[in-house]
Amino acid sequence: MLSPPLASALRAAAEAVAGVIAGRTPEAPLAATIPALRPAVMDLVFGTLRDGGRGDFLLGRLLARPLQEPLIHALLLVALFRLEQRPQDVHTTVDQAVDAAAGIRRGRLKALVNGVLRGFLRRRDELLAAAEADVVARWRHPRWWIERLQAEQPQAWPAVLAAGNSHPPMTLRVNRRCDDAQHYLAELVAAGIEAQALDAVAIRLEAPVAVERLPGFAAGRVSVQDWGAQRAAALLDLHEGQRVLDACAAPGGKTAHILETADVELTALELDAQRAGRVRENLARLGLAADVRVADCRRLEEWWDGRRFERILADVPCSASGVARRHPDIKWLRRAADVAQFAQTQAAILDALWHVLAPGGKMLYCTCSVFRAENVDQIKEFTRRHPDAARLPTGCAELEVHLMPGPDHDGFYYALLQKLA
Ligand SMILES: C[S@@+](CC[C@H](N)C(=O)[O-])C[C@H]1O[C@@H](n2cnc3c(N)ncnc32)[C@H](O)[C@@H]1O
Repeated sequence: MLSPPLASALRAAAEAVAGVIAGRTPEAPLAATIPALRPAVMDLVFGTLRDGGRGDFLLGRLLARPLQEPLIHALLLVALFRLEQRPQDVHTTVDQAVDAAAGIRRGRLKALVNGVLRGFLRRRDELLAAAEADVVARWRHPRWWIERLQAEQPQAWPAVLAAGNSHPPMTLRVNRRCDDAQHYLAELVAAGIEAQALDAVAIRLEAPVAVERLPGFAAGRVSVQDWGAQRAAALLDLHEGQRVLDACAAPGGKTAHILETADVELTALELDAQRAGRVRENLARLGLAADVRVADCRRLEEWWDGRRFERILADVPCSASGVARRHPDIKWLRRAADVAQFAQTQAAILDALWHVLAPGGKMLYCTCSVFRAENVDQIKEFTRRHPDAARLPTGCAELEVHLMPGPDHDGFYYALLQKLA
């Protein structure tokens, strides 16, 4: 007999969550989920991961001893999330979670699933109060992440963590070659999509919609891009005819924005061949052209023709701690030691790219991290190593843009460097 959809969704979500706990991203299991079930499964997986830390705390209180069955453990986490998300529907959730457990280990743990979930409902108030008093359960981030932020951002850390647990806004970038935000906004409103212009090209939607509903999306009139990410093109100070390098390009959001901003000669490098394909697809949709190459930007001998660039965007690989609310698996896949590892890679990329920047040229360093080692400290170290690097203002008198995740944008860091002639 076919399982009813909720039990199937709970089971599929449990598999993806168990994968994350074992160190794998949820992309593959989500892509393999049947399309009719995918939105419900994604909602359960993302919600459970966003709530991660709290679910584990609750299970710790509800189970006499740790479970040795990872899939049942994950199923309980997903079901606990749904009990909280849908208080009007608790009996269905319990029944369907028990049904989902019937297909795991020949149903031997059905009674345990039933008992744990009913135990939660009975002791809900007491357990949630205890969770509020536990730092990991309260802030739903790993302990190392919370402690690092507390040390680095003594004032802002609660807001940063709260934003990291929130639902991200959906923001558009209007292709300024065809339109402006005010004009496009009027079309959105006419199409029944509530939105607000943030500047001349950025529009924040009141609620996310499928891109197919956006007027002219397929024709390249608009792209989805966080407002924080939209800072790059303006900071680069682009002029027609410049030779520009986008050194870490995929999926190509900033590549496209650069080309929408000015007629430049753009080389876009990307280490991952599959992801380079996404840059090409995005540019094709927008009717833009760049020399897109699969290459490790650090290995100059493999891709550089000896001609220097007047502008370089170094949107380096990072912990992605500023965008964790879009990919809540990041919170649980990252380890404390990864930050130092990323910082080392970033330093190697910066050093290599400095060689290919023309004297007088500008390099924009960018991360979507909230941690100092990848941002402020990285650039401090870089300027110490390179006396021919001058830091340029990125706003009024500010030498860096440090956006923390909030209602309007994700967490981003920018620093602009000029090579002294
Ligand atoms: C933060 S993402 C870039 C996002 C992109 N700039 C955008 O706005 O859409 C970093 C990218 O750099 C790529 N990457 C990592 N190391 C690289 C390297 N050594 N050379 C070139 N690309 C690299 C990653 O595969 C990833 O796609």
